[in-house]
Amino acid sequence: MKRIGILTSGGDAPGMNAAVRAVARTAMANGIEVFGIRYGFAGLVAGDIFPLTSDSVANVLTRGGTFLYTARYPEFAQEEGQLRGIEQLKKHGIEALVVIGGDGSYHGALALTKRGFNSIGLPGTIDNDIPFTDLTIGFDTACTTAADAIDKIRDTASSHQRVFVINVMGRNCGDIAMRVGVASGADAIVIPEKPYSIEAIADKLKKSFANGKDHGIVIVAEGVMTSDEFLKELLKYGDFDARTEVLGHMQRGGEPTVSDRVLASKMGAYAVKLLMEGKGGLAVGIEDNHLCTHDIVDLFDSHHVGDYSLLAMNDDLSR
Ligand SMILES: Nc1ncnc2c1ncn2[C@@H]1O[C@H](COP(=O)(O)OP(=O)(O)O)[C@@H](O)[C@H]1O
Ligand SMILES: O=P(O)(O)OC[C@H]1O[C@](O)(COP(=O)(O)O)[C@@H](O)[C@@H]1O
Ligand SMILES: [Mg+2]
Repeated sequence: MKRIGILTSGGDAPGMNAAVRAVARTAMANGIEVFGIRYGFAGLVAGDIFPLTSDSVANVLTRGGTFLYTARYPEFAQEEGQLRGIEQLKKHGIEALVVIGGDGSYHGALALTKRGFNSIGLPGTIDNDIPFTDLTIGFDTACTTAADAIDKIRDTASSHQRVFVINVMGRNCGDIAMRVGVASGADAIVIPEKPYSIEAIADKLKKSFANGKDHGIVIVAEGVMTSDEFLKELLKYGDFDARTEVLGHMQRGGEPTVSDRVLASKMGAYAVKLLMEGKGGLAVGIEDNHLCTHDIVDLFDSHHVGDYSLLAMNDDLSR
C-alpha cells in the first residue's frame, strides 16, 4: 500500500487532531504517503484532498477541534455521493482510508469498504455512545471540561443556597452525565437510558437542604429534556430557588486531556497497522485497556451499554 487518506466527520471531539497526527506519522514511518481530506465526507466528494507532511501535523497533538475540519453531510448515505467519493479517492491514488467520527461516520466507512476501499473507523465523539469500546476519543476531555464548569456553578449555587439544573451533552447517551455527575458530586443524575422520578429528586433536594447542605446540583443529559423543562417539573414538587444552565458546545472544545491524547495516538497508530495488513470495515476500540477491532457491521446491531451502576452509587455518595 502506497497511499492512504484520512478524514474527520460528525461532531468534532478533542483528540481528533492527535489521532490524525498518529495516523500520518505512523504511515510515514512505514513509507506510506498520507492525504488529508477536509470537511469529512463533504470534502471527499468535493475533492478537497491534500498531501500531509510531517510538518503539517506538527503542533496539533495538543489542540482541540479538528484541523481537517468536519461536516455533517447526509448526502453521503446515498449511492451517488459514495460513487463520487470513490472517484476522488481513485483520482488521488488513495487506496485506503481512516475515518475518525461517531456512529454516523462508521456507516460511511462501511459503505466505502463494501465498494472496495478498505476503511478503518476510529471512535471520535464526546458522547461515548459507540458499542465495543470502553472509551471514545474526546469523552474524557468533555467530561473534564463539564466538571470544571460545574465546579464554578457550585460556588455560586452554595453562596445563594440555590439549586442548579444543568444540561450536559450526549445526544441519546447518559455517559457524560453519569461521569460528570459523580465527578462533581451532583445530587441527581438524569439520563435517557434509565427511569427517574422528579418527585424523588425534589424530596432528596429538600432533605439535603434540611440537613444543612447549601446547594443542589441536578445533571440532566440533553437527550432527556432541556434544563428549563426539567426545572418546570421540579418546581411542581418544591419551592426551590433555582436556576438552569445548558453547558452546550463548550464541552466539545479545548485541549485534549492526557488520556485522550494517548488514546488517540494508540488508536491512530493501530489503524495504520490494520490497513497495512489489508484489513478494512473494522472499528477500533479499547476494551480493558487493550486495543481491539470489531466488524463495523456488527456495531449497527448493538448498543453501547454504559456503567449504570454509577447512578445508585452516586445516590449514596451525594447527601
Ligand atoms: N447511513 C450512512 N451512510 C453513509 N454515510 C453516512 C450515513 N450516516 C451518516 N453518514 C455520514 O457520516 C456523517 C457524520 O454522521 P453524524 O451522525 O452526523 O455524526 P457522528 O459520526 O459523529 O455520529 C454524516 O454527516 C454523513 O456524511
Ligand atoms: O453540533 P451540533 O450539530 O449542534 O450537534 C450536537 C450534538 O453533537 C454532539 O456534541 C456530538 O455528537 P456526534 O459525535 O455524534 O456528532 C452531541 O453531544 C450533540 O447532541
Ligand atoms: Mg453520533
